Amino acid sequence: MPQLDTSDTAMPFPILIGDIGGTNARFAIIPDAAAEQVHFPNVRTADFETIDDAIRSSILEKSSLRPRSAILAVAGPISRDEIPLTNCDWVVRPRTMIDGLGIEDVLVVNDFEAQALAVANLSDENRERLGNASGEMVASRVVLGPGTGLGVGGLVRARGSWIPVPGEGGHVDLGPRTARDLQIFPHVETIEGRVSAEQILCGRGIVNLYRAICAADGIAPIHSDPADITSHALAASDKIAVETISLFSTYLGRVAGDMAMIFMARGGVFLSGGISQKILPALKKPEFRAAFEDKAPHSALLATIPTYVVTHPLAALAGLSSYARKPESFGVSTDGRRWRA
Ligand SMILES: Nc1ncnc2c1ncn2[C@@H]1O[C@H](COP(=O)(O)OP(=O)(O)OP(=O)(O)O)[C@@H](O)[C@H]1O
Repeated sequence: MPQLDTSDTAMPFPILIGDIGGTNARFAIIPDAAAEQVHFPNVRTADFETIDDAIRSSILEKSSLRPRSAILAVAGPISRDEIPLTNCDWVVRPRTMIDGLGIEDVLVVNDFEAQALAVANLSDENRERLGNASGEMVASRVVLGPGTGLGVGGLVRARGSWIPVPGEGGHVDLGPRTARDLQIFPHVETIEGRVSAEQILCGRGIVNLYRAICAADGIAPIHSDPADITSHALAASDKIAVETISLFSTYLGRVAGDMAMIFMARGGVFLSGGISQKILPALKKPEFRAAFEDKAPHSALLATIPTYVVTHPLAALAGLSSYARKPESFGVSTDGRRWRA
């Protein structure tokens, strides 16, 4: 019978790593600590009833490598033996995986923890800098990812290692600051009366913000898809769309600056998630960085902290790979989320 195991011993190679999103799951196998990893085509979660079926048909039947262990990054909290995924029907059952797939050792982590692991070592070609602050301080970092929701992960530098901190930072309050904000915020759709950051800083949040601006100005909204709003904003072909993405950049900068202060992230703040890459030209305009630094009495501190958009196409997998190869460099907790045969 597979058991929960809190030990920090390295996982045995070959290691299957997986980033399980709502729509897509991405997998790779690392044959050993020094070898190149073997990538597999993206798996659409809707194409398979269970994650075990997907691993069996898309990985095990396509490779002669037999993974002895697996590290999986999933959206949502990991609190039990059955881990339901946010935004898809799969349930990760590590005990069943061990019994049915011949894997001896399974570790499940949060998707933003994996993103955080990735930014410990992200080369220049896998990131785009926003603003002028630069530097490679070996110091705490933060990742924020606007996508289907708003994910946040900290990466604390302590005792010579990198410690990922999964949290629910996307649900902090976001408040009005300027006269224009005060016109718009009463029209932002709330969650139980609250404007959390995720009410604005994600795909549906873009639409929420766009509608709030329309309501503030007494204009009928014409867009209902976030991609339409961003494309009109980037093409400067719709005034309200332009303001939506300008304010989105401001609010993202505001929350990113808050996270930088909370974690004292002198090592940098990294924007991941599908939306950051898609609106990169807008994030390079002054609004994001101005809001990031607008943090009296700590503006001078924030001005020294670099900010980046992560452009690595498989950042979470890269993070899992760094950890799998060199677990001793990271303080990843295994409490309640590592199962062994
Ligand atoms: N061009 C775009 N501009 C703004 N938002 C977009 C654009 N294209 C897609 N979106 C929105 O981005 C969100 C999806 O984000 P993302 O691509 O980061 O997926 P995800 O949350 O990481 O999920 P998965 O891991 O399953 O791909 C959706 O809300 C979608 O409507």
